[in-house]
Formats: sequence, C-alpha cells, structure tokens
Amino acid sequence: MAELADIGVLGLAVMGANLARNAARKGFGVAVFNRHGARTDELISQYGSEGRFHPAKEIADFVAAIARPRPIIIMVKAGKPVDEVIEELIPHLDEGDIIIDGGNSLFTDTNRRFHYLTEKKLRFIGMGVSGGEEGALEGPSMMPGGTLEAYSRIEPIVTKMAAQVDGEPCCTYIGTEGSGHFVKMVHNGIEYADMQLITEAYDLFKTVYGLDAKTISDIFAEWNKGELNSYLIEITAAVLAKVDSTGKPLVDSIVDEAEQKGTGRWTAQSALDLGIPLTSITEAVFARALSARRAGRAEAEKLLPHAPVAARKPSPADIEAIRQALFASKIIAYAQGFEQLSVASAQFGWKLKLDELATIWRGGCIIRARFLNRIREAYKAGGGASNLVLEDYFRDAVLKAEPAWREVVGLAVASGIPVPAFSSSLAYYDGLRRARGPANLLQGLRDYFGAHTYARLDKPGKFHTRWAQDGEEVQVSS
Ligand SMILES: NC(=O)C1=CN([C@@H]2O[C@H](COP(=O)(O)OP(=O)(O)OC[C@H]3O[C@@H](n4cnc5c(N)ncnc54)[C@H](OP(=O)(O)O)[C@@H]3O)[C@@H](O)[C@H]2O)C=CC1
Ligand SMILES: O=C(CO)[C@H](O)[C@H](O)COP(=O)(O)O
Repeated sequence: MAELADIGVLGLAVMGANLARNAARKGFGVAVFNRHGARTDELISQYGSEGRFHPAKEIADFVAAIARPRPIIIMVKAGKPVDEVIEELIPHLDEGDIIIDGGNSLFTDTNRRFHYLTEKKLRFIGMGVSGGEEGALEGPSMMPGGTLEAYSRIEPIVTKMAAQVDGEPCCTYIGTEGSGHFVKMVHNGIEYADMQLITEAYDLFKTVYGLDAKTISDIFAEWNKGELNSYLIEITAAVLAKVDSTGKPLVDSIVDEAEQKGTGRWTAQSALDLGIPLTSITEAVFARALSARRAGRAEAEKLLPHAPVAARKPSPADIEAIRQALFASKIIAYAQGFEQLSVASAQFGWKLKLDELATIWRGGCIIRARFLNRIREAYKAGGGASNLVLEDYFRDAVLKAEPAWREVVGLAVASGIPVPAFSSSLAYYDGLRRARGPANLLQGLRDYFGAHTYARLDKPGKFHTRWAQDGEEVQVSS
C-alpha cells in the first residue's frame, strides 16, 4: 500500500502552493488539490522533485491520500469559497479529521465554522498565516486557533513549517474558536497602520522636501539599521529604489489608489464594537478609502487649489525628526492594537498570551520588526496591561520623540500635506496623558438635549439639570 501523506493542502494559488512546497521541503508527505487541476499540474511539474507530493484531481482521492486523523489546510479565497470547500470535504472525512482554514477569514465566520464542524465530530482550526508568497515558502508566522487537542495533532508539522527566530518557531497555539483569525486580523490592521505611516513619511520627503525616490530609498535603508528595523522599512527602500524599463523610478508610475481586501476594515469595525480607541489603524483604512477616489481627488484639486510647497533641502535634523515621528506613531499603533487584543481576549474568554503573540510576529510575518522583542519583554514581565506606551522602553521613546513629532505634524499641517496616522497618533497620545479632558462639556450637552445625566467631581451619584424648566439640578441616582 502506498505511503500516506502527513498533511493535505487544498487551494494551490500563491499561498497554498508555497505552503505545500514548504511542508514538502521540511520532509512531510503532502497531498495537494485545487478546484481547477491546472494549478495542481503546474505545482507538480515545476516543484514535484522538492519532496513527497501526492497530487489528486478528485477530492475523494485527495482525502484518501492523507493519514488519519487527517490534517487538511484549506487555502482558498476568504468568504463563501471556504464554506463551499468545507461542504465538499465533509462527506469524505472521518471523525476527528481536522480542517485548518489558513486564509484571511473573518473571525466570526471561524467561530461559526468551529461550532458547525464540532457538531459533526470534525475538528476545525482557524489559522492566520502571514508572510505573503515568500513567507509561505520559507517560513511564515502562523496563528492557529481551535481546541488545544486539535492543535497538538498538527503542532509537529506547523512548528516546523513556521519561521524560526532564535530557535523558537513563529507559531503557537492562540486559543479557542476564531481567536487565531482575530489575532491575524489585528496583525493586518497593524500592517495597515505601519504602511500608512511609511507613506506619510515618504510624502513629506517627496512633497515638502522635493526628494527623489532614490534619495528617499537611501533614507529608509539607513533607518532600517536602527530601532525602526523591520521588514516593511526594508521593502520600502527596495520599492523606492526600483527603476522600471523606462529608466525611471517604478514608484512614480504606480497609480496612487490603494486597494484592500477587508482585514483592516474588520479590525476597525471590531475596535468600534469593543470600544477601543484604535485611531491609527482606522485612519489608515480611511486613507486607503480616500486614495481610492482618484477621479474625485483630481476634480477637487482643480476647485480647491493649494499653493505649491517650495521644496527645501532637508537637514539631517529634519530627516531625524521624521524618523522620530514615525517611530513614536508606530508605538501608538502597536499599543492600540495590543489593547484591542487584550480587551477582545477578556470579552471572548480567549486567554490570549500577548507576549507569545509578539514572539511569533518577530519572524515570517509582514509586520516583523526588531521592536517586537521589546513588546514581548514588556508583556513577559507582566506589564503592558493597561497600555504599552506606559512601559519604560516605549514611554522613554515617545517622550524623546515628542518635540520632533509635534514639529513634523505642524510642518505637514502648514504645508497642506495630510498625515492622518502621524497626527491621530499624536492626538491619541495627548488625549491619553490628560487626567482631565473636555468631555465634561460633552456630558453637559448630552444632558441638555437628552436628559442623559452626568456625574459630578464633588459628590457621588448621577445628576440632571432641568435646563428648559427651572434650571435646578436634581440627583437622579446615588
Ligand atoms: N496573498 C497573500 O499574500 C496572502 C493571502 N492570504 C490569504 O490566503 C488565502 C489564499 O490566498 P491566495 O493564495 O492569495 O489566493 P486567492 O485568495 O487569490 O484565492 C485563490 C484560490 O482560491 C480557490 N478558490 C476560489 N474560490 C473557490 C471555490 N469556490 N472553491 C474552491 N476553490 C476556490 C482558487 O481555486 P481555482 O484556482 O480553482 O480558481 C485558488 O486556489 C486567502 O484567504 C488570502 O486572503 C493570507 C496571507 C497572505
Ligand atoms: O494577509 C496578508 C498579509 O499579512 C495579505 O497580503 C493581505 O492581502 C493584505 O491585506 P490587503 O490586501 O487588504 O492590503
């Protein structure tokens, strides 16, 4: 009898094909299947010699080729296709088999699928996978959520497939139900904020200082040697340095309309539901939405012309100020994202281990960055509970950056350059460290028009002023 595969991969587009190759290269037998068989043929003809592949053209043959209890990674378009594939698989599966959804599924869909398949005596793992094409092949960051018992079955495989940093795999058990996909969603939200901050720094260099793409690339390459060291800063330098066949910087020819598949928007929506002030990520989503209105922006520019900015060569101090503003804003984005994870964990009973999330994001994924080590240390020491910004390393960093941060946001405002992520991060920082803000007036207004009541600083209870009658204050509860 032919040897059975250790794992199956269904869906062989860029992510699935590379995950299958990754597993095969690590010595696992991999059954592979794709709805349209041409992708299966292509994978086997190009990379079949990399390991023990079991290609199948029928879903029954695919399932039959895997050792029981069968772990099957599905890597298809998020949404309806995941439900369709699950339904196609179910008749061929046996009790205890494990479906692992490795796509970017919405965590509430994962919750639903988890319970649906549990009722059918099948096991389901919603596993966030990050790293793009290269990460999937060389070692991604993986965020599996489901039962610990189901995870134990796949642990020897996925921890070997994942990226490794300092001997530790960038994969750990996250928690029950859709927790793995929730964590991946917030990862992507942070990715949105990181990229928005980078584009704002780029815009300042380009529009205020008139620098060309190559010069800006050199600045980012330099920044990548310090505390901003990260995959996204590294690839920013690479994208800006790229010259196309016309001999000009490629970036100058790319249309300035950002697309999005949904994970950033979901992160912002979840933050609204949870009551988290997730300003940086949400501004990044809005910035993409505004960028997508290209024709409208061109029309508005004609009707609302702005004075051209007189370019001036930046001094080393000007460049350093933008770096500091970027670093401080990045800290705020991560602090907000981790607060969202912490609140969701409590709300949904997931018991997320925030230090372990920082650990598995240090390698393989798109937001991998040197300073995740600092986040890991903060949470490992039992800190970070109220807000990452209050932890020593991050507090020192934002205090140091504060003057430059204000200067950069001021420069952008004066120059008419939108920096929504820089400025909203600064506004959040200023709001966070104010023991008394202006919401007292807001409460007064709510009470005026809607008798919504207010609390007082000088005595306990809830109060209402009879604004439209005798103007007297009455206590409505103790
Ligand atoms: N691309 C990336 O960088 C990353 C993607 N992801 C996520 O991973 C998943 C896969 O991504 P990617 O590899 O880019 O591929 P796509 O999201 O482009 O999906 C294409 C794959 O889905 C299959 N598919 C679509 N509809 C169906 C259906 N109804 N039934 C069966 N199969 C279907 C396609 O099969 P067929 O060939 O037959 O059309 C193909 O294999 C997505 O959820 C994505 O969001 C996660 C991290 C990074
Ligand atoms: O999950 C990913 C990286 O982590 C995918 O690349 C995802 O597609 C990125 O999101 P968007 O397409 O909305 O920019």
